[in-house]
Amino acid sequence: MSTAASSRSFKLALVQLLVTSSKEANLRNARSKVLEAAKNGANVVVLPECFNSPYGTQYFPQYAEPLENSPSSRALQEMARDAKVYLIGGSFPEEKEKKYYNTCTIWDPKGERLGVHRKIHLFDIDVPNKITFKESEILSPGSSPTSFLTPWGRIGVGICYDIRFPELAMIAARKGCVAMIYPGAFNMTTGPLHWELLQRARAVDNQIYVSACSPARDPNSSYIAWGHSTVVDPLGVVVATTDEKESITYADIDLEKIDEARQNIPVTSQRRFDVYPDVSAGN
Ligand SMILES: NC(=O)CC(=O)C(=O)O
Repeated sequence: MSTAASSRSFKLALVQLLVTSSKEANLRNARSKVLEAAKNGANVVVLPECFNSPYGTQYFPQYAEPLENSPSSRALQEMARDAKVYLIGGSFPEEKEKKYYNTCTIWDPKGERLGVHRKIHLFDIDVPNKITFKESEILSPGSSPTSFLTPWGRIGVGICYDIRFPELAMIAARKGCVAMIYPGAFNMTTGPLHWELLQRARAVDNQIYVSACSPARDPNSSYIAWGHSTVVDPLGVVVATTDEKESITYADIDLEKIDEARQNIPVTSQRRFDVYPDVSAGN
C-alpha cells in the first residue's frame, strides 16, 4: 500500500479497461493495470462494469460465473492481494441458482472479499432511433445497498444505472460514506448527456466524493461505451477525468474537503426530516 496515504487522504485509481471478447485476455489486462496503479501509489483501485466480457444481454449467459471460486473471482482476489490495494472489481455476469446478476465484488489488500453488490436498478431504456437496452430480459436485480469499510472511511458502491437513483447515494452518505463509486458503462447517447452531470449531482447533493469507472471505447463493439472515467469532489467539481481511450485515472481523495464543504454550506445539518422522510431510515 502507498505510504503517501494518511488517515485523511488516499489515492483512487480508475482503470478504464479496453474490454475484448476474450475473458482470459481481459483478466490478464485487468491484472497488469491494477498492479500498475498500485505501483503508482493507488490505495483503492476500480475496474469498469462488465470488465471481463462484452456488455450486452446476449453475452451474459455465456460469460456468467458463480461467485465462489470462479476464474474471475479468483483473479480479482489475487489482483487485490498481489497489488495490496482495496479493489472494487468492476462487475461481471454472475450465475446464482439459475438466475443471472450484474455483480460487483469488493476485495481488501489481503484478498479477503469485503462485499458483493448486485446491480439494483436494471438498465431498461428505449430512446427511439438511438438506444434500446433491456437488462431485465436476462438479469435479476439485486436488493440491497452496499458499502465497505477502509482505513479512510466507508465507501458506497453502485453499478452504472444505479447512479440515476439518488436514494442510493443519499443512503450511503447518511450512513457516513465518504465516497460513492460506480463501475459503469454509459453509451454514446446517454454518456454525453448525463455521465458527468449525474456524478456531479450525486456529489453536490450529498457532499461526498463520487466517481464512475467506464470501459474504454471500442467502436467495433455492439455496445459502444462512452469512456470518460471521472472523479468529482464534494463541491461537485471534476477533479480527474479522461477521454475514451484505455487509461488509468488517478485522484487524491482528501477527506478534509468533505468537512470543508459541510462547514461552508451546511445543508447536511439543515435537512427537514419533520417535513419529508429520511430515505436512509431503516436501510
Ligand atoms: N449501462 C447502464 O447501466 C446505464 C446507462 O448507460 C445509462 O443510464 O445511461
